[in-house]
Amino acid sequence: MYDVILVRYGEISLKGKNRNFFVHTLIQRIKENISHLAPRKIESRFGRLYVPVVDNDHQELLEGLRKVFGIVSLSPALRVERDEGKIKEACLKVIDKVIDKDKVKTFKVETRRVDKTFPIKSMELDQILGGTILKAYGNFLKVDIHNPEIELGVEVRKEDVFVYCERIEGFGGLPLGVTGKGLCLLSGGIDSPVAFWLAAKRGIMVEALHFHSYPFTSQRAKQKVEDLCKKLAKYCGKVKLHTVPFTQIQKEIKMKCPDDMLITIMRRFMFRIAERYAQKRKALVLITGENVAQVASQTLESMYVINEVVKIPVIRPLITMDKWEIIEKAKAIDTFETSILPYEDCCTVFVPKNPKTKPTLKQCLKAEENLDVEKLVEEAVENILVEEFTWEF
Ligand SMILES: Nc1ncnc2c1ncn2[C@@H]1O[C@H](COP(=O)(O)OP(=O)(O)OP(=O)(O)O)[C@@H](O)[C@H]1O
Repeated sequence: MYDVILVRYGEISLKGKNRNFFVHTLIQRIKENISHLAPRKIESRFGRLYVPVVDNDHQELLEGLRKVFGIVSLSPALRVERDEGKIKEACLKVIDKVIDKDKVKTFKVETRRVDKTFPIKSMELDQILGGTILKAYGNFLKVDIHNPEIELGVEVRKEDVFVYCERIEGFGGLPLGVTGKGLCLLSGGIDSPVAFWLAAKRGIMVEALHFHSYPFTSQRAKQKVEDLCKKLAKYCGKVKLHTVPFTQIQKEIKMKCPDDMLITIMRRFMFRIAERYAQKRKALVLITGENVAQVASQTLESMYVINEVVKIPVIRPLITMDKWEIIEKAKAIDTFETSILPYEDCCTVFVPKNPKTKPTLKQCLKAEENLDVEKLVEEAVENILVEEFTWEF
C-alpha cells in the first residue's frame, strides 16, 4: 500500500560545509544495504530522503534501511498530490491500517506545512482531517492531542504531500566512512564485535584484524570470527577481515618469557602488529573491546604497559560499560549467539596460572629481552591474510 519510505537523519544536518558529503555518503550506504532489492532512485530534498517502495516491498526495504548508520527514524508513507480530497483519502487509508476494531484508541493529526504557499494552514488542516477520520472511524477512535496512541503525520511540501503513522527508530550515528578508517582487533568473544559496531556507528569505516594461532586454535574458531564479520556486514554492507598468523610469536613468548607475563607480552605484540598494519591500510585508529577491570589484562596498569608500545590512538568504546550492558548490546545487534560458541581463542590457549595483574614497564622490557621483536612483528605483518565478507540475505 505504501509508496515511499521517508528517511529522517539527525546529526548530519548539523555538519555545515560537510553536509553534502555526509548526505551523499548516506545515500551510497542506503544503496549498498538495499542492493538485494529492486533498484530505485533515492530523492534528497530539504533535510529528508525519500526511498520509493517497489512492488510492495516496504517491509524488506524498512529492514534494510533500519540498519544504515546515520538514519534517525523511518516512516512508510503515502505520497499524494496537494489536493484536499486526495489528502483525506490517504489519511483514511493509513489510519485503516492501524486502528484496532476491539478497542477504542486515541489519535491526533499533526500537520507540518513545510511549504507555506499551501492555502490551508496547519491547524486548520489538522481539524479538517481529524473530522474526516472521526466521521469514518468514530467507533474506534477518539481525539487526544496531548498523549495520543496514534499520531497521523501529514507533511505538506512544495511538490506533494506525505501521510504516515508509523515511526520506526534507526540507530542514529553517522554514515559509514565519513569519519575515516579504523582497524578493530576482533577476537571471537562478546566484546570486540560490539566495539566494532559502536565505532562503525560513529562513521568509522572499520576493518577487522584477527590473531589466529592455528593449530592451537581450530578452524572452527576462525569460522566463528568469519561469521561475526558476516553479522557485522548486515550494518556495514561488507567487512574486510585481516587474519594474522600468530602461532610463531606465541611459541616464542611461551618459550622465552616468564609465565605470568605471557598475556601482557602477547597483547603488546598484538598492538605493535596492529599499528604497523594500520599504517599499511591507512587506518587512523585502533579499536578494541577492552573494558576496565574485566579481566587480568584490563587493569589500568596492564592497559598502560600494553598501550605504551604504540603511538596510534586506541579507541575503546566499551571501556566503562558493565558486562550486562555489553551483553544486551551484543544481543540487540545479533552477535551474541555467535560469540558464545565455545571455540578457543589464542588468548585462552595460552592463559598462565597466575597472570600478573599489575605489570610494570620494566618487567615488560626485561621479559622481551630475548625476543627479536622487530623481526617477529615484520614477519607477522607480511603474512596477513585478507578476506571480505558480505551479509548473506
Ligand atoms: N585473537 C584476537 N584477535 C584480535 N583481537 C583480539 C584477540 N584477542 C583479544 N583481542 C583484542 O583484545 C581485547 C581484549 O581481549 P580480552 O581477551 O582481554 O578481553 P575480552 O573482554 O574477552 O574481549 P572479547 O570479548 O572481545 O574477546 C579484545 O576485545 C580484542 O579487541
